[in-house]
Formats: sequence, structure tokens, C-alpha cells
Amino acid sequence: MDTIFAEATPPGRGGVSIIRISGPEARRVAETLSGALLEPRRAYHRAIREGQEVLDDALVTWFEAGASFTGEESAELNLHGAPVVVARVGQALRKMGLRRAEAGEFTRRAFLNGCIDLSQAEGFADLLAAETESQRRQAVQTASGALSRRVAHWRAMLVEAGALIESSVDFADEEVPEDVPPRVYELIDQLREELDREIAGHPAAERLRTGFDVAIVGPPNAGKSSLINAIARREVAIVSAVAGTTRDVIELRTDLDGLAVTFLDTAGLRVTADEVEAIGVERARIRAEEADLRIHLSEDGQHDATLVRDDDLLVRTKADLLERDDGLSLSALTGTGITELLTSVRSLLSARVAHAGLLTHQRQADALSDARGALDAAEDLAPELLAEAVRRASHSLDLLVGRIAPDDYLDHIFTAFCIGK
Ligand SMILES: Nc1nc2c(ncn2[C@@H]2O[C@H](COP(=O)(O)OP(=O)(O)OP(=O)(O)O)[C@@H](O)[C@H]2O)c(=O)[nH]1
Ligand SMILES: [K+]
Ligand SMILES: [Mg+2]
Repeated sequence: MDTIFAEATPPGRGGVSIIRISGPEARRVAETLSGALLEPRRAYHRAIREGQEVLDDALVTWFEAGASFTGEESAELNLHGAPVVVARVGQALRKMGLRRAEAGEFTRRAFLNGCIDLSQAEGFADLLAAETESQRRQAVQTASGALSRRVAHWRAMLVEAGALIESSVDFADEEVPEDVPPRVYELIDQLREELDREIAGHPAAERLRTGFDVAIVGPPNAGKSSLINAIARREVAIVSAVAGTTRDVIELRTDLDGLAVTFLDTAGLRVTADEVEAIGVERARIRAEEADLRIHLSEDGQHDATLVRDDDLLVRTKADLLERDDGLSLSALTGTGITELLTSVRSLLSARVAHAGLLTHQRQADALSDARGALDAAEDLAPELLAEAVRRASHSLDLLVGRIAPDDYLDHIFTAFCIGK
């Protein structure tokens, strides 16, 4: 492994910029710049020098191999947060033979050195992308190894089952059909149940991570764009008295009390001879069908029944014009009913993720489903085949946490990180 470096803080001005160095030369390089650093994990206040020239003064820390994020010897320079300082120190490091790290390379090294597994690396990537409180909480859980611990528990069950099967096969008389100890079936039963439960919790967990789509639908002039503007508290969509104003789907990303929710303003649903509007209506239907929830707006209480699903909200608009107001209604003009509507959306969606599991990525769910599939019909298998099934299930669990992982998949994960992570 060569020694790499990168700034760990975003480009631009700030209080501090951190340059991270990792690899066998980390301590030597840090000492060349700043003088002897006796103890690891201690911050030294030093001048950073290239020859006689002082580049900055900084806090310098080094970490011994085995006690750092990457698992390698590493060092950190806390510099003043000015791009020119970072650029100049970076230049000095390159002159000393260090290579600038690629995106995600520190995390990749942490993975390759066994400090974290693949699911944790995915957790770190999710944490960097997190925008809401629930996404942060979930990502921290994954990054700190919640899924890894669960997998270790399932693996231990498979190891026990495998050992029991092996021993029954080894000692069996060739003529007599071997008996698999009943404990094996208990273990497999329990495992199947636990895997099923975890797999069932995957869609909710993934939704929590990616966020929800809520489509606002209804006939032209129902007030859909007015509603999305009221939610955004700014003009994200054109509002006009002309029916058929909105054509493109307009997305508004929001943090709904900790939940990531994207509201979609859509074209008013009607049959139209206008070619462009017709495309808009078609898109509106598709996005409405794909959304997690729909808010059906209308002035008169009429809704397109073909698009209404179980939990959907049916809401009358322009409540300020209504004489009698029964059921859910709102006015984008006066603001009445909007907080209540958002509260309903929030509680409908959070009810759906109440049983979110630990599988936040399709890849993880696929691996776990493979493990579960290997244990189908275990009761009907001869001992050798049962042992093979247990091995296959173990293998799938190994893939899940990335003990075995194809290079291109690793590339896919780690390049999603930023430089310096
Ligand atoms: N009085 C009243 N008028 C409203 C309200 N909401 C919207 N309007 C008016 O209704 C008309 C249509 O509003 P839009 O928000 O453009 O309706 P839309 O559903 O997006 O219409 P399309 O994009 O054409 O499908 C505009 O003239 C708005 O000012 C409301 O709460 N009260
Ligand atoms: K309109
Ligand atoms: Mg509109």
C-alpha cells in the first residue's frame, strides 16, 4: 500500500481544514513537516515547514497502525481553513511522494483492512448523504455495525448447524440412514423465521433511507401548484387561473419533521387535445401511481377513482370559498388546513416505517433472500445436501457483509464517497 492524503473537510474557507494522511509513510511525512511527534493520538501544536519556509501552524496528530480509521498508520493535520494553505501543504506532500487519495479511498482501506465491513461502508455512505433526522439515525445504526452484528448471530447459528450435520454424517454407518440431530432443524427453523422477519422489514427500511414521494393530483385548477408553493413557502411552481398551467412534474424535497418527503406537483388530470399538456397528464398519472402516497385535491370533492389507493388523502381545496366544510379541506390562500394535512401525511408515512428493519439496500436484501432460499425445504434434504444448503446460506451471509465482494461492486460503493472519506 502506498501512502495517500486528501483534505477531509470541504473545499473553501472555514475555521479549520483537515488533511488526512494514511499509509506506511504517514508518521514519517508528518514528522518531516512538523518535527518529532512522540506519542500517537496526541495533538501537537506545530509549525508546518517545507525546508525553511513555514506553510502554516497546525495541530498534528498521528495514529499507529491498528488504531486508526483506515487500520493503517495515519496522521491528521488541522490547518487554518484557507484554500491556499491546503493547496500549498498538498503540494508539499506530493513532492514528498504521496499520492492524492481517490474518492472513498480511506473508507475502502478501512474495509480492506477489516476495520469495517461492507454494510458499514454502505452506512457511512448513507450518513454522508443523510438529510433528515431519521436518515441520520438509520445510517449511524448501519455504520456502527447493527446489521453486521445481526449477521454474525445468524452465521453462528449456521456454524452450529453445520457442525452438527457434519458430525452425524461422519460417524454414520454407510448402511444405516444417518440421523440429523433434531437441534439442527430447530436452528434452521428459528433462522428462517428471523430471516423472514428481517426481509419483511426491508422495503420500509429502504424507504426510510431514500425518502418518500407524495404526489399531489387532481383536475386542472384544483390548486395543486398553490398547495406545493404553500408547503415550500416560496414559488416553486407557476400558479395561474389558466387550466392546464403545470405540465412538468415539479419536485419539492422536504424534511417533514425528520422524515425525508418529496412532494410532486403534477399536471391537472383531464382529456386534452394539447399535445404538450397530454404528455404532462401522462407523466402525472405515472408518477402518481409510483408515489408512496397521493393527495387528491379537488374543489368539488370529485376524485379520479383509478388513482385512489388505500391510505390516500382526499382533500377539498379553496376552503375559503366553501360554505360548508366537511371532511379534509384546505386553503392555500389563507393557509387553513395545511399544517393538518402535513401532520396526516407525516403520520401515515411514519406508520409505514414503524417496522423498518436493518436492510437498507436492495443488495443486502438480495443476499439475505439468497441465504433464506438456501434453507427452503431443509427438512426434505439428505444430510449431505443439507450440509451443502447450510454452506450456501453462510456464503450468502458472507456476501451480505462483504467478506467476499466483487471489485466492481466495491468501486461502485466507494466512488460514491467524496474525496477525503
Ligand atoms: N380562493 C382560492 N383560490 C385558490 C386557492 N388555491 C388556488 N386558487 C386559485 O386557483 C387557480 C388555480 O390554481 P393553481 O394552483 O394554478 O391550480 P393547479 O391545480 O396547479 O392547476 P393546473 O396546474 O392548471 O392543473 C389560481 O387562480 C389560484 O389563485 C385557494 O385556496 N383559494
Ligand atoms: K392553473
Ligand atoms: Mg399547477
